Amino acid sequence: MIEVTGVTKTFKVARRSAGLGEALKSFVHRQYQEVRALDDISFTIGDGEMVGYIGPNGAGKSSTIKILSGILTPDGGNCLINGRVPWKERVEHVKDIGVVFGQRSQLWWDVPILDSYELIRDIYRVKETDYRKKLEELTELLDLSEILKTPARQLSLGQRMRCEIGASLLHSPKILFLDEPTIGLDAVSKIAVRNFILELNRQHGTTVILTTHDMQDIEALTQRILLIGKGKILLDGRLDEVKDRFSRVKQLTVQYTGAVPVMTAGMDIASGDKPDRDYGLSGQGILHVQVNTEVLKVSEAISCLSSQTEITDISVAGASLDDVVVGLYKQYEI
Ligand SMILES: Nc1ncnc2c1ncn2[C@@H]1O[C@H](COP(=O)(O)OP(=O)(O)OP(=O)(O)O)[C@@H](O)[C@H]1O
Repeated sequence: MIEVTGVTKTFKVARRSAGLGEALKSFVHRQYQEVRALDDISFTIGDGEMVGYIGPNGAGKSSTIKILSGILTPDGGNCLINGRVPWKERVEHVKDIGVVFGQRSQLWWDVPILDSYELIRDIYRVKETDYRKKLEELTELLDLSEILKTPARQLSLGQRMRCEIGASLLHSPKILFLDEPTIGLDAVSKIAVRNFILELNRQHGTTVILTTHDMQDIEALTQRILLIGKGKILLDGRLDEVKDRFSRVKQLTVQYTGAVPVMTAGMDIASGDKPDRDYGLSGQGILHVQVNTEVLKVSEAISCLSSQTEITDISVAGASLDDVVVGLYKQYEI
């Protein structure tokens, strides 16, 4: 069980203007600015849950994971993981958690993966029989047999990521923190990693907290999302409910010749579209129009557009999870 109550973290960051003069001045009189990375965050995650922790860059996701894993001490608030305070009882706490940072490695670069694994076994004091059993299981599920004798630096990103995940699980932790676990992987490797995590949760009931910007990871793995923005938890809810909330929005992709159509109530030009500029030399314009079906039927939106311009092609799509997240960021102004 993970219980986070009113956690706050502020960083002090040195600031100075550009230029040599300013650099010299800053030696004598250094100026600091405070960045509130986490502002009174609270949530509870039950055993065996898989939760997506999402938010834009700089929202506070990594700071939270660092606090949960005991690397960082908060300024205020409390956190209990399986009854322990992570930063106070680190040695016991790390036995309960596994951490995978997609952009950083926990493997020794120049030695075969198996040697790294043996070192990790020593660090966590895993019993020889338990280690052998776990290694066998992970080798099979993560398809490691061909690569265990290769040094990490000679592996492809996808192969290394499978080894990283294996390394984080050698001591059979109850909780797994995954930070961008599929970043940079090809489609096949992404699916392999996702399937493995699903299987891990199903077989061992491992709690998974997934931090990612990849909405397909979120969709494949989690039922619940926590949205963080500017250091605050803005939403904690079921993924399907959040998606339902946005399912009333349909996106029309409209190719047209003639005047740029004017939007009416219930219709909006998708952010990023610049109709005047996109209306090119070909004489064809393309518009992405979002229709709020609670206000306007899709058929009404199409008639409204066709009464103003000549439509040469049109397609209708529901909101993808990426659209939903963009909608959430817009709604919460983050
Ligand atoms: N060690 C640090 N020193 C100073 N400021 C920091 C430090 N770590 C994080 N911050 C600041 O705290 C805020 C939250 O950062 P954090 O890394 O937690 O965000 P994030 O949601 O993980 O972002 P991203 O998606 O880009 O990884 C940012 O404004 C960041 O600049």
